Amino acid sequence: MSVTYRRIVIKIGSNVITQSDGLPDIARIEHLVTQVAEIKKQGIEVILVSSGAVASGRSLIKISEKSDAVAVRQLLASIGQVKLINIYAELFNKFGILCSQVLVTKEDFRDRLHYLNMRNCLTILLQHNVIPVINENDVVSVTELMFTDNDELAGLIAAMLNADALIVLTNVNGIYNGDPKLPGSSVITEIKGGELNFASFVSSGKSQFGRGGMITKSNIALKTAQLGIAVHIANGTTGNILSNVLTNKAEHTRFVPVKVASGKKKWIAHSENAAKGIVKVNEGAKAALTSNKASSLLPVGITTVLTDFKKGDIIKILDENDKVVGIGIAEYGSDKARERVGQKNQKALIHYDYLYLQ
Ligand SMILES: Nc1ncnc2c1ncn2[C@@H]1O[C@H](COP(=O)(O)OP(=O)(O)O)[C@@H](O)[C@H]1O
Ligand SMILES: N[C@@H](CCC(=O)OP(=O)(O)O)C(=O)O
Repeated sequence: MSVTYRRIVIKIGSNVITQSDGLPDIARIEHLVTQVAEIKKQGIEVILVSSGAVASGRSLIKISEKSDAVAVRQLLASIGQVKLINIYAELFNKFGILCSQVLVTKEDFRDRLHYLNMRNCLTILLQHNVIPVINENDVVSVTELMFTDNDELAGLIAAMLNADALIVLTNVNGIYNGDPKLPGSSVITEIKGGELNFASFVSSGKSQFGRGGMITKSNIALKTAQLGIAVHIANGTTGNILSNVLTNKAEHTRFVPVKVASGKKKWIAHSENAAKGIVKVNEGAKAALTSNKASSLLPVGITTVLTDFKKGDIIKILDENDKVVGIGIAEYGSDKARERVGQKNQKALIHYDYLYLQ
């Protein structure tokens, strides 16, 4: 195997490890665990993000059709996660590898304190040669505050841990330029930058047990690649897929990593939902921010301060058409920002080092 990665996040979709009758596909999980053990033997750190709790719970219990959908998700995830993690633990044990269960909610990433706490937790697991098996905690997550799906969570983890690559295993060979089931469609093998409008050829449909679908996967992959992390979307139902992706022998979609962003920028990139403030900028400011030159956001280009915020808060920058241009950390509060709107020679509201552009 010829790999140059030192740290990889591998996301395994529900469909990859669930049989059509809903039972966990133990043979497939075993095959994936065997490959992960092989990768780890080469000194590469691996973090798993595994879906499958709800699907695995479904195989264990009969539920009345009248039950509330959210409560059913909680029930299935609660019993299914036990089964899932036991399968992983038993299989990794055969290779003398310890794995651990890390269940998270979006709230665990809501501010820098929580973010760093989570990073410390994963770092100590890696330092002790443990393979973290991460999943969203569907049991206690509040529906409105959940990740779109585990692809979003995996992108966040890859950015947080400065991974070299994120491998997303799903049940198709990658992103197709049309419906994967139609004969004329083929896999797009390489995607660079934001050149494609995914919604024009990726349908919003999901596979049998999936949550987010391929559009979320594509958008997360793009965002992650923009942070300097290579993303591979590949078919986890095919043999030796991990080894074949790493040696570029398997047909799949690779998002070329664009640039290496600082740790702080990576956190900001995933903090849009935590944004407290919103400011609007004019076309000139937008052009300066999105040019190739590193530019900070200066008051001269700000037209309106739409909401209140304090120094250190995450704020969103909108263009004249209300499209998000970027996110960053405010150098001062909204009161001062309002006083300085449109003025020249004023201190930047967001310094370039704390600015993430969309
Ligand atoms: N253009 C496309 N290329 C690839 N897959 C697509 C495309 N459009 C829709 N899909 C669907 O997206 C599904 C994968 O997404 P999802 O159901 O979220 O999987 P997972 O459970 O692995 O997260 C595929 O099974 C496929 O049917
Ligand atoms: N946390 C859920 C996974 C939801 C999810 O994102 O699923 P998928 O689209 O298959 O990655 C579970 O374990 O069932």
